[in-house]
Amino acid sequence: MRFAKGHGTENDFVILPDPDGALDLTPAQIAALCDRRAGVGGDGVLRVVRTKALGERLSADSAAVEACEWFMDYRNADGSIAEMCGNGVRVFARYLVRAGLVAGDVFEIGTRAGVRRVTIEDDGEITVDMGPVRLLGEGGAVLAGGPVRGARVSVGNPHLACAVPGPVAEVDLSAQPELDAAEFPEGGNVEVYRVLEPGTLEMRVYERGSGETRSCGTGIVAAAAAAAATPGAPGSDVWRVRVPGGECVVTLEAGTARLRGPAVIVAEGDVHLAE
Ligand SMILES: N[C@@H](CCC[C@H](N)C(=O)O)C(=O)O
Repeated sequence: MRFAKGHGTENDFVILPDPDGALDLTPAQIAALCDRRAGVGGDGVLRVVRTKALGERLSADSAAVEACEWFMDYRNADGSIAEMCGNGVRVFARYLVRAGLVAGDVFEIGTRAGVRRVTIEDDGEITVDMGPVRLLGEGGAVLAGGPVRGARVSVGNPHLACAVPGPVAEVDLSAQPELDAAEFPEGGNVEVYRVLEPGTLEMRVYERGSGETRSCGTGIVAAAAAAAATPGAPGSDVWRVRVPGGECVVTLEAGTARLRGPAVIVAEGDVHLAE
């Protein structure tokens, strides 16, 4: 079957065009595609499917999502389903444009977290209206044996954004963080971030279902929202967020956010799906 490979700040995805919803992918097939040695390799899969062919009951804004022609069916590298992917939706948008599946520079994409409006900027970067960003209070995790506290943030999917005192490069993210099941019944993504100067922060992330990745768009938004809401911290509505794979810009606005960053298609070809 045809595939493409793309990334947004090195958060990378296998893109599967499936306009008519013919694919019924198992978690094992997703994991095989994302395997970096035996497969194409990726942090997740973006299935490009017409919303009307999705065949799935949607919870968020279902009427609005159903009005979108294209739906981003996002899966983590372990095959689990996630509501939203901020880097993925930019890469998805880039794929739609490149494949001639959308017209114009502004269009909407359906996701499990609701409709996401994307804008192709003049410089080629892509801005996504990320929808509601909800600060849900404090939460905790155990990271490499040590407790950390942070802000629980929903960006359609669940995050724990933890400010750390030193360089994020020094944080041990080699093991899956342990989250409190009462605070994160569906699991979650854990970000560690440090404000470098007002409006600029650095961040690393351990993603639910994918492990440590080089970037996470929803995590970038969560970290910016947590930093902006920290009492006594230099407030800013616009945040440059540096991650191992590059940089994105978040604009916070009345409980929502816009995320701007690059999105690149690097390859197209044929792949055999595991049985
Ligand atoms: N990398 C993504 C987030 C993907 C989903 C996440 N792992 C989850 O399970 O919630 C992003 O760029 O936002």
